Amino acid sequence: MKLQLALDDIKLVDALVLVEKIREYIDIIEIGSPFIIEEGMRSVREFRKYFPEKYILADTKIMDAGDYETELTYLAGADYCTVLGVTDTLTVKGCLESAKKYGKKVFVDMICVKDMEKRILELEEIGVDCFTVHTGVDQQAVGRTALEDLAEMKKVSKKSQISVAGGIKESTLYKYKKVGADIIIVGSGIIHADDPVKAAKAIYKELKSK
Ligand SMILES: O=C([C@H](O)CO)[C@H](O)[C@H](O)COP(=O)(O)O
Repeated sequence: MKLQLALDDIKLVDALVLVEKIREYIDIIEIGSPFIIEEGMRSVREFRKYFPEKYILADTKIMDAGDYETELTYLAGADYCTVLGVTDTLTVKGCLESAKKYGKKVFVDMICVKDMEKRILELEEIGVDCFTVHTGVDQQAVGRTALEDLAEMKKVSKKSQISVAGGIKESTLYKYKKVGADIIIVGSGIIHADDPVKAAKAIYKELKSK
C-alpha cells in the first residue's frame, strides 16, 4: 500500500518544509484542491523541482475541458491529476486521451456519485483504471466515512488501482487497511497532527507492514 499525503490548507513554504521532513515516509505528494486554488500550478512546479523522485498528484477535480485541463497539470510536472466521476463521460474521455499522450495517469474521484456500481462499470468500459473513493470534508462533518464506498468499489472493480480519502488518520487506518486499497490518502491526519512527523512515520510503517 502507498501513502499519498494530501496538502490542502497549508502554505506553499510550510508545505515544502514539512514534506522535506517526512520525505522518506511519503510515496505520492498530492497538491490539494484548495492549495491549487491558492497557489496554482506553480505549486506543482515547485514540488517537481524539489522532490524529483516523488510521484505528484494535482487534485484538480476536473469537471469540464478534460483534455486541456489535464494537459496543464502534466506540463507543470504532475504524474497524476483528478477528474470528477459525476461529470460527463466525454470529459473523462478527454482526460484519458491527454494521459495517454503524455504517458501519465488520471484518477477518477467518485465523490457524490450516486450509483457507484453503474458508474464504475461505465468508466472502466472507456478505459479508466484509477479510481478514488472519497468522502469529502463536508460529508465527514455529518459523520460519513469512505469505508462502505470502498467496500463497494472493491467488490465491483477487479482491474483498477484504487485510492481512498476522507479523514483517515493513524487511529482509523486499520479499518481501511482491512478492506484494502492500493493507495491511502491522508491530509489533516498528518498536517494537523500534534506531531506531523511522528504521525507520517507511524502511518507509513503501518501501511508497509503485512
Ligand atoms: O480532496 C480532499 C478534499 O476534498 C479537500 O480538497 C482532501 O485532499 C482529502 O479529503 C484528504 O484530506 P483529509 O480528508 O483531510 O484526509
